[in-house]
Amino acid sequence: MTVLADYPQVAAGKVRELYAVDDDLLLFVASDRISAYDHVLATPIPDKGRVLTAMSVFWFELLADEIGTHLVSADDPRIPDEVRGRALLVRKLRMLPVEAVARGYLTGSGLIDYDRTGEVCGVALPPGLFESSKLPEPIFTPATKAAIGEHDENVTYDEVAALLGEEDASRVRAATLKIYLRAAEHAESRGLILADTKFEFGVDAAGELVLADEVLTPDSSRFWPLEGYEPGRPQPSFDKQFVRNWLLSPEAGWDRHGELAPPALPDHVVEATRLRYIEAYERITGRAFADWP
Ligand SMILES: N#Cc1c(N)ncnc1-c1cnn(Cc2cccc(F)c2)c1
Repeated sequence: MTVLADYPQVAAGKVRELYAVDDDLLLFVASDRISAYDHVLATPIPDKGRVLTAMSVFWFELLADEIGTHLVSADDPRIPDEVRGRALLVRKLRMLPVEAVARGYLTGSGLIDYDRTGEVCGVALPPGLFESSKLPEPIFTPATKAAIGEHDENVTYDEVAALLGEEDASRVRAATLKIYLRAAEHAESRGLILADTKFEFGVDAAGELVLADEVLTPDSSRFWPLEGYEPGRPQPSFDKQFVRNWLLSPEAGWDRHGELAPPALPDHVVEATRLRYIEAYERITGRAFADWP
């Protein structure tokens, strides 16, 4: 029987880890950790890792007719029982060092760049847009991965071309926008706005562009409820709003701009958030989470 300790860890993020299974395969593990306001919270959300893994699998399957993916299996004897359901066996790729972001709406760092320059990542936008505006069409707004604890840096397409070469930059942009459109259309049909999302791509031994990492999860994307959408103000995060609201409430007694780590979450916030993740999965996929894996 394999245990996770059998596999050397090759990477660790705030809420996920990557292990080497053999020369060609990796184990992508999602934890129950949740981050908010750039902090990894002390309180895990039970089932978060399993829900987000199930969500990635759904999207990999839906997008398989658009692009190859690194997914090998979610149910394989090489996946240790202790992480089954929140771990994916994936094929090892030559990863492209760019965060491939698509935006259909203006918010976050894109809004900051737009307010300052009228552009996002060198893409000029019409005047008069504001918080949560829907963009005339989705845009490719890449970023370079920042060091741990830093924010990714928005870069222009030309900078991506200088980094990857013109061919890879061009096919990353095309794939990013094509997949975003397909996913946004599906999400909207389920009553959710996919405001933006971040993909990571690799290249396989045959030179094919392959969709990697996690895809279209609430950790890599901004999902907003379609009902109540109103440009001109920040939209509620479909999955993290209960956590954000509580952390900023007098009850939490926490200063998001201070030096202190956020306090532990109360049980009712944990459970409400767990249920939101499950609701997001079931709305997007039409599948019962109880059936996973
Ligand atoms: N996915 C994927 C992947 C692949 N299929 N082949 C080769 N490398 C990667 C790979 C390397 N780093 N990351 C980011 C990452 C993911 C998960 C946890 C972390 F800590 C960090 C992805």
